[in-house]
Amino acid sequence: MGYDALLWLSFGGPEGPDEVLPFLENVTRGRGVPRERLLEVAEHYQHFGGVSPINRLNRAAIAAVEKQLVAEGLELPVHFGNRNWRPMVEDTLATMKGEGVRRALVFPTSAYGGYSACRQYDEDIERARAAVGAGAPELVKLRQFFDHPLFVSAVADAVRAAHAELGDRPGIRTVFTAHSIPESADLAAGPPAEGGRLYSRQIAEAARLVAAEAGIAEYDVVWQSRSGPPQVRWLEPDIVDHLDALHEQGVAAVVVSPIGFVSDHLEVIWDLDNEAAERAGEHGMAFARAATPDADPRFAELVVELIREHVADAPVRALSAFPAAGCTVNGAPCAAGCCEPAKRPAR
Ligand SMILES: CC1=C(CCC(=O)O)c2cc3nc(cc4[nH]c(cc5[nH]c(cc1n2)c(C)c5CCC(=O)O)c(CCC(=O)O)c4C)C(CCC(=O)O)=C3C
Ligand SMILES: [Fe+2]
Repeated sequence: MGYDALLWLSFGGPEGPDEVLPFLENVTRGRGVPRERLLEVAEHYQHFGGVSPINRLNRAAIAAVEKQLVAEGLELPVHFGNRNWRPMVEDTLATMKGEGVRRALVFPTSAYGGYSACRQYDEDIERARAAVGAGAPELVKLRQFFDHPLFVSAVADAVRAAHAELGDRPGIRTVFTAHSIPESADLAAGPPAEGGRLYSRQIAEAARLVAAEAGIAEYDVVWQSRSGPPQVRWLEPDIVDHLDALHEQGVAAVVVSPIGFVSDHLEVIWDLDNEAAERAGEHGMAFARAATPDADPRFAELVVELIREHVADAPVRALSAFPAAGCTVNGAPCAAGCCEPAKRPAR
């Protein structure tokens, strides 16, 4: 079939207290993130013993995908590598080369375009291949899947379940969240011919599709986990401020769906299950957080279907007319000038 492995490429997270600061330094290297923000975020991690759930969740999702591959008769060993923490993708790729892998597909754990969600994974691929040097496996990245019917229906069922948790009463507001990014990064997101803002437009489109499937008429799209110096504009409103606004409007119950993420990693459990839930509590609002899709059987089916687009000519399923970019070879950008890294403000 032309491919001899799958590389599962993710963000990475610390797995012990001593790993927190070195991890954060990797994440923010060369970015305009102030030291105070770094120390504040370090505290969030230390609150959980310095362990992010992200690696464990990735390993569990990989196990489900391995089962699904077997069930569909595809023989494709899966390797796990990260951008920011062990197992680092450079080391994983060296192992793959050592095992004789010549050509591998890459599944990045993000459904969207944009610098952090798409282009930076291309840079990871390029960096890992450069580190491995001659004979590095050829790496073909799988496409963005924010509008894939399996992704949309898994998130929609999670939203329905969260509504049920609140007793399916009238007047529940559904709020979708995604990681905020600088305005400048959103403007630069996507192939230049698409006019920019591909990240926020894809998030909005995914939210629209999920709301339609879950039968929800009224919903909002907001942002979470902003960093960077305060004078730099990021996508707004923030989820916590938005809860204040909803309270002012008399909304008494909210369901929050972190549609921008595939798993319950630390930014989800800290910023939503802690901070947002607490603010909702202060306002006396009922609050339920919808699950992320990684543990849903449809997520493993989705990954294997994306693989089958390459190895078995599976039809390319998508619910929107948005461009399905993200599929490139050896870390090439989706198009010339696609998701150019934003100019970083001086610290
Ligand atoms: C769009 C996007 C996604 C979604 C796409 C995808 O999933 O890939 C995402 C995912 C994640 N972000 C994560 C964690 C962090 N992100 C940070 C910083 C930043 N994220 C950004 C954007 C995104 N981030 C940006 C523009 C920055 C500013 C610095 C920079 O320009 O790069 C920082 C630094 C401290 C801070 O500033 O908060 C941390 C610790 C974790 C892992 C959590 C865990 O450990 O469980 C995950 C999955
Ligand atoms: Fe891109």
